[in-house]
Amino acid sequence: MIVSETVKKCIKKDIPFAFIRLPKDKKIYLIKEDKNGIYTYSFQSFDDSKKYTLQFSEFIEVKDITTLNDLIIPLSKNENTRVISENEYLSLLKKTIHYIYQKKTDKIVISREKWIDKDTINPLQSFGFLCKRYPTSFCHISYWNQNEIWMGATPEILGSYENTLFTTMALAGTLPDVDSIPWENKEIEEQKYVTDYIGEKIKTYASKFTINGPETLHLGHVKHLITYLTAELKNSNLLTELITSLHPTPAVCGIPLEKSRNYILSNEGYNRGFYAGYIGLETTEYKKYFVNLRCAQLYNNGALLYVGGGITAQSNPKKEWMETELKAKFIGESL
Ligand SMILES: C=C(O[C@H]1C=CC=C(C(=O)O)[C@@H]1O)C(=O)O
Repeated sequence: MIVSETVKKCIKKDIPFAFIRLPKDKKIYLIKEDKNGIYTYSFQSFDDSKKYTLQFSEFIEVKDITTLNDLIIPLSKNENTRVISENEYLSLLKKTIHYIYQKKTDKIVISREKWIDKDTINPLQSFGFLCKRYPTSFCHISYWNQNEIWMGATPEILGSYENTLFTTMALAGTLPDVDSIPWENKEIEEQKYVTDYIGEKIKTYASKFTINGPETLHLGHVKHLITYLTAELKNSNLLTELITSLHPTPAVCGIPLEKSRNYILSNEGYNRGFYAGYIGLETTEYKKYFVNLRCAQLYNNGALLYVGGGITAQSNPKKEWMETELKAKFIGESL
């Protein structure tokens, strides 16, 4: 009761709120803006030009999300639903592979928007589906204002800090999640770039540094290679600097960083906004940051999904297109 009343009030006054579920946790919480709160929940855009922050004072537990299926979250209309076509995307991928061949970069992550027409979206029902389907992901539905409602189930942690221990992961390389398709050089190399890059960054800020992996992370539609990195921070004040220096990792941008970022911003042809940016959850006990992947913006005429993949000299454009189609199923199937 308290949950639905709180949400209704927030919607009426256009106050930001979010439903969140941490990885490997069963509990779903509602958090809502309270200017006196000392905890924060935030979205930072890919290009660092935009940030939304919600201060909150409590985690309101949602015992059974299905009881909220009738709670209406009003969605606005997306008037601009034109997105890149398959052929246009294949051309962009070919151009990118050519650019990489000229030895200007090792890897660039290319992405696109995918529009799904649907006028019957029930955000909380979809969020409930994501929480069940992806127990190891960070699932959220984040209401920033009537025109910006994001939903996602991201498997990627940018950084987590608790009891002086900093943990992160190098997540990259994607294949359909079936045993008969083995990891090949392309994925192994693509993921190693990320591990090496993150490892080097952490070393500057930490001691007692350990690396475990890579191993396979199974997510149903796709599997990824994942390496876990753990370290003691030299000083807790360094956390913000470390997170800022880690973003964007080569899992969402590329190597070398600046060339890849410039290439993305001038060639992708759309604004990533908060996709491939990061979501922060900061409390007095811990601070966690998630890369905003497998996400979408919700509207009353459909959903705008964001999907991408790492391109290297060994990439096959058609396979890369198929990979983004598979990634689109994360959100697509929940609608
Ligand atoms: C950029 C995305 O995924 C990243 C995370 C895991 C695997 C990836 C890959 O195989 O390309 C990407 O680096 C996305 O899901 O939109």
